[in-house]
Amino acid sequence: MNRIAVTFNSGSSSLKIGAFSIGAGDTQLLARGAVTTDGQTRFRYGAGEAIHEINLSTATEIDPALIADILSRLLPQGSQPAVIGHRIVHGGLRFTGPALLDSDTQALIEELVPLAPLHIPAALKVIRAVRMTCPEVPQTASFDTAFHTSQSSLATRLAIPRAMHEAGIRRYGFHGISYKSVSGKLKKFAPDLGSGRVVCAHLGSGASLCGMVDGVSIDTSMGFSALDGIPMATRPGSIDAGVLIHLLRNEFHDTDKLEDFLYHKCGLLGVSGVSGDVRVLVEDFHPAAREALDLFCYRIAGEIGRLAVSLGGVDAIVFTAGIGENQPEVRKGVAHHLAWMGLALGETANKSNATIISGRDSAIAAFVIPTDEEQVIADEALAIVSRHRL
Ligand SMILES: Nc1ncnc2c1ncn2[C@@H]1O[C@H](COP(=O)(O)OP(=O)(O)O)[C@@H](O)[C@H]1O
Ligand SMILES: CC(=O)OP(=O)(O)O
Ligand SMILES: [Mg+2]
Repeated sequence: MNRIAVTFNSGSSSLKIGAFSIGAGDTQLLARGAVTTDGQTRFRYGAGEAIHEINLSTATEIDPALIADILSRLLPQGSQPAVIGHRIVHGGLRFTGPALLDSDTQALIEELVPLAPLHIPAALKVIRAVRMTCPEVPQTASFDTAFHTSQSSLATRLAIPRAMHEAGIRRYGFHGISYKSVSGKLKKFAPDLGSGRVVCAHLGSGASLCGMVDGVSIDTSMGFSALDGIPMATRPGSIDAGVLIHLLRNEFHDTDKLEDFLYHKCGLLGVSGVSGDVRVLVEDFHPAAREALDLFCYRIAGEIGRLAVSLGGVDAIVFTAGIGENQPEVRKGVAHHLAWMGLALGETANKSNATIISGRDSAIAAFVIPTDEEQVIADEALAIVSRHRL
């Protein structure tokens, strides 16, 4: 029987799952699934034409029953995965690559919860539920931050006292699993550009940009936490520290309330007053919805300008993740602010989410490349179990 790797990607708006057959040194996709919650918790899964969607009875809780249900739907009857790999958003200073999830690793990850309070607890819930469901299956961790450990101290340093940097208060960067996936795909599709100066915009519920040279991370928009950088569905992105002092002193009087505000009430949702979901905003004619989208595009373009400085120019821009792959209006809005750089999108290509979306006369190439975080997590899981001979 096939040996199978299963992946869990705990994001801010979904839990994405992958099942891969393990070959000699690589993994091949068998099926994907995603648990999403918009009032009702749904599990959508399958491969090719055979996509199923069910409403889960277990409400929003990730528990062993839910994990067992998910595994039974994704795997051939009676089989168990050979390994289960997880996305962990923050690896702190400790994790510079994927790791086997033993009790020591898990304890170190638990210590990182304050650095990613929205994401790590969700991933830990899945890890614990998996351990209760199939305790003998090895689990591995792939870290979003690991991809950015190539960055210089100029890119990672905050302008605060040195001792704080040494203690770990510094810029880390996130969505590294996605950037690894997209830069690998670009190198295969367009090797010359893939080895050049590339800015990738990962635009999902959480969103960031990364400047790479030859697929190596040079600089990125997110820093110490997943709150930094561009506005997101419900997070503000970079915000004047004076605003935080003002809000803490005069509005919230409590760091937990301020944290909840910054992770859940700001960004596209806060500005529009309507929704944090771009699919809703593009259909809404309320001026505040328009303004939220305009601000999103303006800030993304501004970050591309900053990353152009970090890279000494830009050869290609790549859009990825839920919004980047599916929203022509956002890509058009970003390109509008970058016309001075010589970026010109082809209207038809952009509207149809084509792979190459730059026009013939564009000075900069532009692409839409779907991210495949699950494939990266599966490949890293396989590498770890091979290294540990499990
Ligand atoms: N088919 C689609 N068309 C337009 N926008 C989409 C589509 N799918 C997802 N999105 C947007 O992408 C966001 C989720 O992106 P995703 O990368 O899946 O996020 P995450 O991994 O953080 O859960 C949604 O909030 C929505 O705004
Ligand atoms: C780091 C981060 O923001 O992740 P996500 O996009 O899954 O929310
Ligand atoms: Mg994601």
